[in-house]
Amino acid sequence: MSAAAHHSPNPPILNSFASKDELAIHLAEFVVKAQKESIDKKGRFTIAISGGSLPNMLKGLIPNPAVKWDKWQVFYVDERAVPLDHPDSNHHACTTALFSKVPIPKENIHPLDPTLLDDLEELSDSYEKELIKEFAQRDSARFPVFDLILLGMGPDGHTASLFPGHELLAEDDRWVAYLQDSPKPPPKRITFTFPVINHAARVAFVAAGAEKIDVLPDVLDKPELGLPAARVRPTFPGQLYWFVDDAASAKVNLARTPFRL
Ligand SMILES: O=C1O[C@H](COP(=O)(O)O)[C@@H](O)[C@H](O)[C@H]1O
Repeated sequence: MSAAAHHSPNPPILNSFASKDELAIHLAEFVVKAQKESIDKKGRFTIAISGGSLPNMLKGLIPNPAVKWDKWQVFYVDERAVPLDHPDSNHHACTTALFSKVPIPKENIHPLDPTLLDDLEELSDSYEKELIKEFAQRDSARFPVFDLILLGMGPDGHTASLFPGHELLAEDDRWVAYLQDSPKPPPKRITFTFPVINHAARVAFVAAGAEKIDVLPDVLDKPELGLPAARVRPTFPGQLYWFVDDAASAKVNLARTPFRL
């Protein structure tokens, strides 16, 4: 095998489930397994979570005694520049759907600094510093290596707050960037950049519902279109997973993988 082939990204693993409920059950099993492997290896689990429809898909973690909440360090893949209790806040969505229902220590959750909402540059810089505190002293890598990043995907193919045609698609230096022109409201946001997403050990997309049916083949079967979600290709040996339901994957040609842990 050539050196280039050796370093190619692993092919994505596509899991498609009959219903959103089934997806949620298996997603929880997957997260718990990733958590166990990470804690066994290093005593902690670093996870970054998206907003939108994703927090509600994590309900399978709530009754699960295998989750070691005190070992989790939780960051947000992207966040809207709004107060932490605002209905548009991804932190608010995750708190409502999950964190208010489980015994996770408050200090293990890393929301944006709400005192900096009027200065997006400061806001993204401070979130980058929050990541540096967690990762830089432990890992000498150029970018943080999350144990797991959970992503969503909009019907336009955006992921995190990385939108089709946006200049942030080319950001290759910053860990956290900001935008004030998000085509999806609210316009002001901060977001992980592709290098951070693509350095994770595992990245899992969660996309369910018929509103994703047309974009999913564009991402999975025609990556050359360059939609933001198709630019997620974790650096070897990182692994990309897709957790979708059959309503979303009906038009996809890429082979499904039978779900296994
Ligand atoms: O605006 C956002 O949208 C994406 C996708 O949301 P979904 O509701 O279609 O799942 C989400 O992943 C991201 O975190 C959020 O800020």
